[in-house]
Amino acid sequence: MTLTIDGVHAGYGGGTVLHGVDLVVPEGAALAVLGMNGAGKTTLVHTIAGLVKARSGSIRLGDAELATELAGRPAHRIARAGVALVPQGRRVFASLTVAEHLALSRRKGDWTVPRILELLPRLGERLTHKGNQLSGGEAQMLAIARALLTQPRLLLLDEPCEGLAVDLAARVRGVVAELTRTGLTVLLVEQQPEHARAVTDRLVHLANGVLSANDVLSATADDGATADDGATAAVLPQGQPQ
Ligand SMILES: Nc1ncnc2c1ncn2[C@@H]1O[C@H](COP(=O)(O)OP(=O)(O)OP(=O)(O)O)[C@@H](O)[C@H]1O
Repeated sequence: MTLTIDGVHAGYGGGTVLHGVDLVVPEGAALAVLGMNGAGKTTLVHTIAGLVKARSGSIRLGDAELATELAGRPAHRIARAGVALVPQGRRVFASLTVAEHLALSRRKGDWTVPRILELLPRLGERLTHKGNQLSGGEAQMLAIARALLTQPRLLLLDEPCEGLAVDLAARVRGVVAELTRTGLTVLLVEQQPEHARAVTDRLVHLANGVLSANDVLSATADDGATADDGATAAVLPQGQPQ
């Protein structure tokens, strides 16, 4: 489902972190939001998921007049509308087994446990292991599995490769890239442009709570890749400086 964000402001207490974010992720596309520590990436995905309240602006899921307004709804209703978050740091339960995590997250739909285990076979070998017995990569796979079992229409991933060894990070990127080919709409938050590029060529940059495509385009040109990224233009709504 298409995600359309218009003029979203959000923050904590007296401080504002997101200063009027506009963004479109077309149905079935993957978009990566890049940014340094503290840029507001987590705040953005938490605002979409309803964990941080949007102070103004609109966050719509779906197409045109059929879209559902998410801003202002509580997190559980946003989840029910089809938004799943794979949080930074995984957040799996230490005392629950992999099988228990999967059973707790499961809702009826296309993503069944056998399909998940086909995508993430390592989890199948760890079904009786508890959360605190998993490696970082296994815990990340479990966090992704849990999100998929809620049958999302929009998947939010907050730095899924953070803290993983190079080979595990590559495996996680491969899984996310595979997910983008299933037609799921994906919003990925990343610090490392090369991690993001392994998944999608739609990249935007968040700095001090403001989104732009400019930095990414010039960074892309600098490292020799093509800067002719029509996809980037497509994700920033008309009127956004390019
Ligand atoms: N719960 C909170 N209460 C107050 N301020 C917060 C809270 N969470 C984040 N912030 C502040 O909001 C700003 C943006 O933080 P956020 O976590 O969204 O950035 P980020 O881009 O995800 O960074 P990182 O890559 O380090 O996770 C930072 O200045 C941070 O200190």
